[in-house]
Parts: sequence; C-alpha cells; structure tokens
Amino acid sequence: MQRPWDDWDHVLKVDPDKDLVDGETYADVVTCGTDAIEVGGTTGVTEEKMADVVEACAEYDVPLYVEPSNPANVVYRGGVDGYLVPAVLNAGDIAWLTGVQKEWVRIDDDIDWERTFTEGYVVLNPDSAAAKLTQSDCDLDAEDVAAYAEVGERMLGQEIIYAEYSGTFGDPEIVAAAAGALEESTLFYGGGIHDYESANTMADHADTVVVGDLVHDEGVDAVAKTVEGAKDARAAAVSE
Ligand SMILES: CC(C)=CCC/C(C)=C/CC/C(C)=C/CC/C(C)=C/COP(=O)(O)OP(=O)(O)O
Ligand SMILES: O=P(O)(O)OC[C@@H](O)CO
Ligand SMILES: [Mg+2]
Repeated sequence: MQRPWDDWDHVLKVDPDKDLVDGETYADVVTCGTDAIEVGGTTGVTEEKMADVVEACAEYDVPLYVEPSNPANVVYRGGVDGYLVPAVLNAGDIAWLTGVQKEWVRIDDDIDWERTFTEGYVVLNPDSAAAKLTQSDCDLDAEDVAAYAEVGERMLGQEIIYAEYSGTFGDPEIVAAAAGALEESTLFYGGGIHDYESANTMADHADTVVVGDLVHDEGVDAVAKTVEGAKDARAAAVSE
C-alpha cells in the first residue's frame, strides 16, 4: 500500500516552541528542499503555538504533518495533510505507549483516522526532553534496538519505526541494526544531523532522516545541505 512517507528521504521537524533564525520566514523553511514538514516538540508546545506554525506552513505544496506530543496540541486546520502520532516503545512510564493515546481518543471527537498514522518511537538519548518525559530506557545495544523495531513492526503493526536521538548524533551501527530488523516498515532517524556528512551517514541506513534543531539554530541553508546528504545516500541505497 502506498504511504505518504514512501518517498520522503528528508523531513524537517519544526518546533513551535522555538524561533526561526533572524531574517528567515516559514516560507523559507518550507521551501528549503525537504520532502515534508513535521510540526512538533516535546516541551512548551501549546495548541496556539502549534496552530500558528501550521498556518504559516500550510499554503505551500510541501506535505505538512502535525506531530502532537500530547492530546492538547493536536490542531485541525485546512492545509494539514495528516497526523503522525508517537507511541514510545521503550517508555518506562507506559502511559506514553498507549495511555495518552487512549485518553486522546476518548476525549477528541475530531480525529481523522484516514489521515492519522502512528510512529513507533525508540527514544535513545537519555538527556532529551522526550526521554525524560517518558522515562525511556535508553540503555540499549544494537540487538535491543533491532528487537524493539521488530516488535514495533511485527507485533504492534507500526508502519513507521523512529530511532530518536533528539539533540545528539546517534550510533550508525544501532541505526543499521534497526534497519536490518524491518521488513516493510519505514525507518525514520532523527537526532543531531547538522551537515551533509551527518545526513548522508544516517540516510545510508534509515529510509528517512529527520532534521530538527538545525533549522532553529543555523537556518535554512544549513538544512538544505542535509537534504542533499540524505538524497545522495538514499539514491545510492536504492540503486544498490
Ligand atoms: C496522544 C497524543 C496525541 C500524543 C502522544 C505522543 C507521545 C507518546 C509523546 C511522547 C514524547 C514524544 C515522543 C514526542 C514526539 C516529538 C519529539 C520527540 C520531539 C523532540 O523533542 P525534544 O527534542 O526531545 O524536546 P524539545 O521540544 O525540548 O526540543
Ligand atoms: O533536533 P534534532 O537533534 O535534529 O532531532 C530531530 C528530531 O528527531 C527530534 O524529534
Ligand atoms: Mg528538540
């Protein structure tokens, strides 16, 4: 079955709780060459901030996805192509596996299931806000991460497995192990991608690389180089 992310080599994750660099606009951000925009962040994301960024990104031709970090920051607006809702496979506080999702489904009457997909996260940077919030067990070796990926795909039916190193560049061997464990599911990698080389290295293994903080810290020219790195690696991987 064709999925929206099948052709995504690169995703830019915009955090509504962070500013853009001086002189840049959301128009610059959306048109930097990325394949899709995901809007989300773990901390400080209110419905209002989410709505503002979604509105600013909506009028372009680039796929726009809301990635809520809790039920309070899901926004329904024209121009949104869909919703990518996390479930944290290695959460220590298991509310972040299915509990908050259950509450969301219970209280929200507007869920558009046709355009709602889930991401099976494996959170791997213990210092990240996501790891702290979810009390994730990040003390995992390559075999553990590969096994989580396989559980996500085979037992829980996750079409996206997300190796999440948010804030730090991860271990390519671990990402390779996760990729090797998946049959059909798509592997997203995110964390610490900051230039051509780092994007290229992770896109050798992951189907899709996600770039976050770089757009807020350095801006769109730096992000554009990561797009190049990711696309070169994916083109090489596909032709192998
Ligand atoms: C039920 C609904 C609608 C949502 C639940 C979603 C879940 C399980 C959230 C858990 C935390 C998580 C995986 C959030 C996803 C987004 C993410 C990891 C953003 C990056 O966050 P960080 O970089 O750690 O934090 P900052 O926001 O401080 O940058
Ligand atoms: O901010 P960075 O470290 O690029 O991480 C991207 C993304 O995986 C965060 O959810
Ligand atoms: Mg972040």
